[in-house]
Amino acid sequence: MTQVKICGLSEPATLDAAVAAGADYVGFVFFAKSPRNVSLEQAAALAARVPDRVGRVGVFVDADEALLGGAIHAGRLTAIQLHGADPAQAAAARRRLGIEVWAALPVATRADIERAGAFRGAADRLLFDAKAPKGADLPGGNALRFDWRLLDGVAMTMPWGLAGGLDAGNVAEACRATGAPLVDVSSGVEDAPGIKSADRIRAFVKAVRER
Ligand SMILES: O=C(O)c1ccccc1NCC(=O)[C@H](O)[C@H](O)COP(=O)(O)O
Repeated sequence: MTQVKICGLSEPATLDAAVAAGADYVGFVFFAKSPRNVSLEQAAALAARVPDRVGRVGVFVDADEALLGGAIHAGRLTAIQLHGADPAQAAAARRRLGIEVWAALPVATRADIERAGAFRGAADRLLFDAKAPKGADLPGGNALRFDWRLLDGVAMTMPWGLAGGLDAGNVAEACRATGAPLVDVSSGVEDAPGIKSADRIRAFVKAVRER
């Protein structure tokens, strides 16, 4: 069964909607520039509402160890998702923090996909995500998709997931086209940047489950 991660949750009502809809993972963003940013206090309050069967993924951009450690504790995180990290940084974080590490791999060209092999043994999961345009404020959460055909014929040697511009209208096609074992969405379940919609979350999970 395709797993679903609903990312960038920051309000109890929409977090509860994601859990009730059957999300496998919920994501909390710890990046001050993001409209989805949560404080450690918010993360703790949100995480307390999440049953153990649902994974809790913290999203970070060039975070220092103090933030990573504080967030892992406060958010009862089961994994950290690193944006901008190279394989050595991912491996070091995994070794030092003893937590599952997801490495976000920004994709625009086939050459980007070819960087995947370097993360084998360094991260626990790769998340293929659309590369942000130059000068964008955020490395992820931009409602952009990449050309899924870039994944054609790529032999995946580690757990992975697909992100970038997914929504209830295109996620079934994305799953068919790529065979992704996990799909990750943020903007596609929002009414506006940072404002999650319970209806859109339910529609997204339903589209994945009923495809
Ligand atoms: O969502 C953010 O604000 C964010 C900020 C900084 C780094 C990563 C961020 N999001 C990462 C995610 O996991 C998103 O779910 C993923 O990029 C897909 O986003 P979207 O295209 O908006 O569905």
